[in-house]
Amino acid sequence: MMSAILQIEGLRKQFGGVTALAGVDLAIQEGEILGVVGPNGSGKTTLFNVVTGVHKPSGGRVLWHGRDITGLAAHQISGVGIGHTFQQAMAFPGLPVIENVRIACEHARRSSRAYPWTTPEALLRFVGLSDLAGERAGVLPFGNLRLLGIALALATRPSLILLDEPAAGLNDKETLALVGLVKQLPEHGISVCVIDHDMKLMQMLCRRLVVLDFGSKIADGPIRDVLNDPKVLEVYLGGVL
Ligand SMILES: Nc1ncnc2c1ncn2[C@@H]1O[C@H](COP(=O)(O)OP(=O)(O)OP(=O)(O)O)[C@@H](O)[C@H]1O
Repeated sequence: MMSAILQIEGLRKQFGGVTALAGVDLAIQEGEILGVVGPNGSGKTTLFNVVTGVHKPSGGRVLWHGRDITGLAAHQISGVGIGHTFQQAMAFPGLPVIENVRIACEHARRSSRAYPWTTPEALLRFVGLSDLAGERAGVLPFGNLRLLGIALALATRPSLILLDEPAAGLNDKETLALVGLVKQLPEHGISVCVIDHDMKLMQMLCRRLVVLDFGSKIADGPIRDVLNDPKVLEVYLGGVL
């Protein structure tokens, strides 16, 4: 049976007069790949930023295995086992790829759980960047930089990873490689929540899909049902569906 690892209850975030999250309820189950979509400005990134401790919520709660982690600092959130990648790939551009991963590994949380990638080399092998280990991160093409971003996030030993538009800017071949990689994560005990605009990507990755619109959740269920939901069709009318 699946059980919720992350439970979000009535989450609100106000930026001055802008309501970015208007009271969102959301559960992420152990072992799943959950997709979150929504039009520009619907609150997807804010949701991640609040969960990962970048922003403090204006209201509501975030529970991790039942424990209240609302408003903890980013390093504490990372410490409980919630990792994430950024829309802009982040790395030390002047350092070799392998050094970037090594530095991230040094910040890995202590965890009693067996972890499949015990060295920086193993992480690079997993994301397919072994051949580029000695290159400076700053010279990597965009697609490879995204893969490095995933290696850096995995280095912290998360049991949930939040991916923010992981396929933005990737070509079809790179996207397929990314999908292949992400789909393996649950087998390694890592649940996934991915936000993106790209419905094709979501269809490849997820069984369950959540749709945000103006900071509210308007659909949540098996992807096929959600994509046929009249409320969702209305939001995307003439758009990507
Ligand atoms: N730091 C901030 N300060 C002020 N307003 C913000 C901030 N971050 C987000 N917002 C506002 O909150 C709302 C939700 O933005 P958010 O970036 O979460 O949406 P999104 O769904 O991720 O959009 P996109 O798909 O364009 O990335 C928008 O109206 C945005 O302008």
